[in-house]
Amino acid sequence: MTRSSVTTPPPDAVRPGPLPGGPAPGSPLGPHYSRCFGCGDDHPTGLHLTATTPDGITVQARFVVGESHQGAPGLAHGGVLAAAMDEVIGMSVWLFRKPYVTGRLETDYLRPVPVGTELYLRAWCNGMSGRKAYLEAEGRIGSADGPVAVRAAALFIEVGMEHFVEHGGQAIIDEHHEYEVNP
Ligand SMILES: CCCCC/C=C\C/C=C\C/C=C\C/C=C\CCCC(=O)SCCNC(=O)CCNC(=O)[C@H](O)C(C)(C)COP(=O)(O)OP(=O)(O)OC[C@H]1O[C@@H](n2cnc3c(N)ncnc32)[C@H](O)[C@@H]1OP(=O)(O)O
Repeated sequence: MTRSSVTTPPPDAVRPGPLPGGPAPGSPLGPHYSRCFGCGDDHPTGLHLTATTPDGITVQARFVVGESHQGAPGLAHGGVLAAAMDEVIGMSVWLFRKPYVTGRLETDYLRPVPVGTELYLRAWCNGMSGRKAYLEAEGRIGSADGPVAVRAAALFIEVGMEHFVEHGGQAIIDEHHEYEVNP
């Protein structure tokens, strides 16, 4: 992965372990928001990405590239593939049960991805330091050990839950009763 210093963990970064009470290894991870472009069941043309965690610290996910995900004819749009990387990385940092947003996302495109391809994604955390999380993901064609089509590295920044209410409205809170914004 070609990456900048911004997405490279500093020497003091700590790689997190599984969270006590977090999702059990092997358990499916549901959508974080029903109308999310990446994972929402109610999004008409979204990725409808489905995911599990094999170990409580990484995420494995899949989606099928559809007609509405094209850029060049018959091929996935690069921005859609970046969105898939963003989504699976977001799912992986949520395993640690603190809200984060993407600060920077870097993407390498290695192979074209035709419509109809099942893309197998994996994301993991390389380290955390203060509010910053350094994460990585890859997407493989056709199977979990298929050829790598996309790689990504990201810097995510921890925010308060009020970030989503202040900038996006109440909808996220309605779907996340585990949080109270004004306890
Ligand atoms: C989206 C999820 C919503 C749901 C949340 C609810 C529950 C969660 C449940 C499930 C989640 C599961 C899955 C999620 C799946 C997908 C997630 C997709 C994620 C996204 O798609 S999310 C949308 C795109 N994203 C944004 O919409 C961010 C816009 N942005 C901002 O809102 C601010 O910009 C913010 C908050 C980032 C920082 O603002 P701030 O004022 O809090 O802090 P500040 O600026 O001081 O930055 C602190 C330190 O980070 C460094 N830093 C910041 N940004 C940097 C950058 N770009 N490059 C290099 N360094 C950067 C500074 O340099 C400083 O570093 P230092 O401390 O060393 O000085």
